[in-house]
Amino acid sequence: MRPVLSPEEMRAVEAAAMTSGRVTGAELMLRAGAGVVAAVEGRWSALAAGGGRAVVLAGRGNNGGDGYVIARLLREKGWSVAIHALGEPATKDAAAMREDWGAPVLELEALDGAALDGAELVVDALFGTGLTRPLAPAVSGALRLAQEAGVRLVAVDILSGLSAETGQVLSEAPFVERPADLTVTFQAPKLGHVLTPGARLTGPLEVVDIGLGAWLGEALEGWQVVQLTGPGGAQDKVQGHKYDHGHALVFAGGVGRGGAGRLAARSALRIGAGAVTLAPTPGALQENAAALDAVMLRAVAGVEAAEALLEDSRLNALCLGPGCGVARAAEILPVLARSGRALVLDADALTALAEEPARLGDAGPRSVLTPHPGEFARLFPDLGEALKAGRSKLEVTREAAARIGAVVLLKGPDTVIAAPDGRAAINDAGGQGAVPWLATAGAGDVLAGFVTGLLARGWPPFEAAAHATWLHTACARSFGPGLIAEDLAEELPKVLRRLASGESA
Ligand SMILES: NC(=O)C1=CN([C@@H]2O[C@H](COP(=O)(O)OP(=O)(O)OC[C@H]3O[C@@H](n4cnc5c(N)ncnc54)[C@H](OP(=O)(O)O)[C@@H]3O)[C@@H](O)[C@H]2O)[C@@H](O)CC1
Ligand SMILES: [K+]
Repeated sequence: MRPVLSPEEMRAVEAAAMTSGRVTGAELMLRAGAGVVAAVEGRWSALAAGGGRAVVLAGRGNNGGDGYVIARLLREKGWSVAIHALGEPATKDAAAMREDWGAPVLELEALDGAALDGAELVVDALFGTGLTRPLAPAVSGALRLAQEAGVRLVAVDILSGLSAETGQVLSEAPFVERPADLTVTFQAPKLGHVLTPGARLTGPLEVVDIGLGAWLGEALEGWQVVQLTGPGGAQDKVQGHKYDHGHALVFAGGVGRGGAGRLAARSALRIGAGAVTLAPTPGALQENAAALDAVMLRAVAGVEAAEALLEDSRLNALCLGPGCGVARAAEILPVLARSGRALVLDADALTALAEEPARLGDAGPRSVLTPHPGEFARLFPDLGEALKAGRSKLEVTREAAARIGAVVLLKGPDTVIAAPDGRAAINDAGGQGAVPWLATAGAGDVLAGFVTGLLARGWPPFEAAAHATWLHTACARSFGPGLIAEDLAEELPKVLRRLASGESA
């Protein structure tokens, strides 16, 4: 896990550093600019020799200030550099860097095909974390021109036009659809780099240390958002009896509707639950028996049978929803909510909950809800609307979690997992490590099973949801194209083995 910062948090870190008197804004800007040049040379070794042509697009704020530093450093390395600026620098530090550049600066409007002809590099230093409103067409037009000219586009801090807060595009005119060829950010990734569509448009992301590490922790006392980067220890299992690793109970539906529940059950077993029982309707017992071996079976007709089954105190994590049918989920949910067990609610159980929120009782603190955006909008209509209108996915998921008092896992290429206390994790699978083949029938049932399995192993809801999500993506990445839901859980042993031996997933 690594911290992901909002623009406001980044400003707080910067302010703490400057207040300490140990570093100035100008020094940070020089480090930022030098970091970008080093990152460019590191990525394209042929450019390190210098001597090429570069175009720097500079805004009026400190992002533009970084641009002036980059222009000067490239010139010192023998590059021929033209700067096209939005206007005179509006901050003290940027003005100082403009001064150090000491040569003429062209207007942004003067950027045309001829200006880009033969260039090897375009540096986008128009807007960074200070972007607060949509780009004017002249600005997005300049970026589009650079991309259409096929020149390498390097974004300083974040591609101009992306909100560092939400990852949404802020642009009056249609925005470039191609990712930057490189984005170089400072000290830590920002939310706009990991939330979609920002994650995709960011392209390869380099994080440059500009010496603010000492102030990260101090300024971010309340900081609570992380990007998931690993399995959180799921690959390690301590020695013990099977029931030391918990017993998961997955409810399934009726005749001909068992597939989703079976996928979830098998996934819970694969991720390390000591035992897993699947509970279909009595009529569907036979067909499930024909399809299962290690997963045990118990028929559950309705409320009474569910209550009787839950007298077995070893059953410690429950999953309701996949393939269950809304009526059955609605009937059984209150029993499970009263049972005191950890609970995963997916699919039909979410619809049943949307119909009647009181069905969750006081089980919130033990529960994980795993909606896709449609289910999310049914559960929280106003938040679903806000999401569609461009509000931050992180913020709406957090608000939903706080409202319902449970962990909410909102699926997507940028899955956000939020706890009622404000903690949140983002699983960025929309950018460089994208796994488009994960959008396949049944993948959600597997995720529900993974979460249930970790809950059975005794993991707290937030950690179980977050790391199950990371592993789910890791399995899809490991398997690759052609993936179907059945493959996910079967890929997990390979992924866990690699992680246990210290390799990457
Ligand atoms: N934090 C750090 O530690 C470090 C930060 N550094 C660098 O500073 C960058 C942040 O700089 P920044 O705060 O000056 O903001 P920036 O993005 O340059 O925008 C400038 C101004 O533009 C305005 N504006 C907004 N939207 C607009 C629009 N659509 N069209 C027109 N104008 C618009 C808005 O002002 P407003 O008009 O709202 O008053 C905004 O303030 C950061 O990304 C990084 O590159 C590094 O140097 C090293 C250390
Ligand atoms: K930028």
